[in-house]
Amino acid sequence: MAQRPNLLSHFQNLVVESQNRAMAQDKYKFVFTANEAASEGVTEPIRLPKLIRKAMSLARGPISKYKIGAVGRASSGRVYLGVNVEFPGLPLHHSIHPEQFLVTNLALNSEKGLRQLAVAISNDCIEFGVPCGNCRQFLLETSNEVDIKILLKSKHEAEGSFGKLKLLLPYRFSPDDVLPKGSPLLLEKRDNCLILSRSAGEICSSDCSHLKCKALAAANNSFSPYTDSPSGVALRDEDGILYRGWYIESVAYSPSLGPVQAALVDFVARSRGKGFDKIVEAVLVEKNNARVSQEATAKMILDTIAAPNCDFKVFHCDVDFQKSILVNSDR
Ligand SMILES: O=c1ccn([C@H]2C[C@H](O)[C@@H](CO)O2)c(=O)[nH]1
Ligand SMILES: [Zn+2]
Repeated sequence: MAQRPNLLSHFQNLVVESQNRAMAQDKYKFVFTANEAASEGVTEPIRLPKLIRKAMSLARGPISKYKIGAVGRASSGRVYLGVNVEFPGLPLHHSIHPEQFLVTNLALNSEKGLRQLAVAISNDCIEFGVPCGNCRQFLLETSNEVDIKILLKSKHEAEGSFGKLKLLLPYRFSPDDVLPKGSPLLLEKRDNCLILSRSAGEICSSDCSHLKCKALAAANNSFSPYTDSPSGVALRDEDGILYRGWYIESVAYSPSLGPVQAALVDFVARSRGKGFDKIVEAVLVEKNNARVSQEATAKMILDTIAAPNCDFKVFHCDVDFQKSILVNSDR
């Protein structure tokens, strides 16, 4: 008989432990299926704020101490979180805003469009806001930007309402002003038809875990229609987990997001709270003599934030013209 309470409490401890583990796993979640979002209270777009506290808790703002979160619903019905990310030791323009984070994560997850977006800052209470000018401009690059709706909600309103992005940026310099009609925009399928240059050594044909192959695959998704300088970055952390991201350009140039930042979006979204100093290996793939080269900036960022002995390599790529003719004739 004396054993029983012990057994019971042992069992209870196991249950509590596994519940805690599940909660800890949830804590770092950046992507929710429609069902998962509904179980968090996001049963319809106007309820996106139900996930805003979670988003803000994941912010990485060691310089400003600001915790800014974004919650967005993609056209697939999945719900994504975005956060502000700051890098101590680096110039401030390398920081990532939550809306940029969110759109980059949509691209990394092959989403086709953003539908609704809520943004908030945590002061004493939660205050909903709207994307800054830079992010409004960045959002214009997505293929369905005319469908994007932003939550407009003052402190005194219980629910608020959605307003179109066009309402926030009525006089715009948009991709349509520069790109030929029908050019694929951000979040549309792309293949830059890049292959590693001969100097990059052995090239794998199947899916492998070489960082250079991951970075090449990333560069093939890169959105660089204004300068034709696609690039991709792959990272490895000390536990061997890989992350990748690609350069995303803006027609207004300065809102563009570099390939290291894009890979860091993947890192923040999937590393379960690890610090950037856990990154031990990095590869950048870009064109030789690219009009916009990322090499010096990538090295500078990684030298500042990654593990002190982080190995950084650059491989060059070229366009596979035969493939490019095939891909473009399909369009
Ligand atoms: O509209 C804004 C203004 C600021 N920030 C972030 C950037 C930085 O991390 C911190 C301080 O500006 O807040 C945003 O995300 N959106
Ligand atoms: Zn912004």
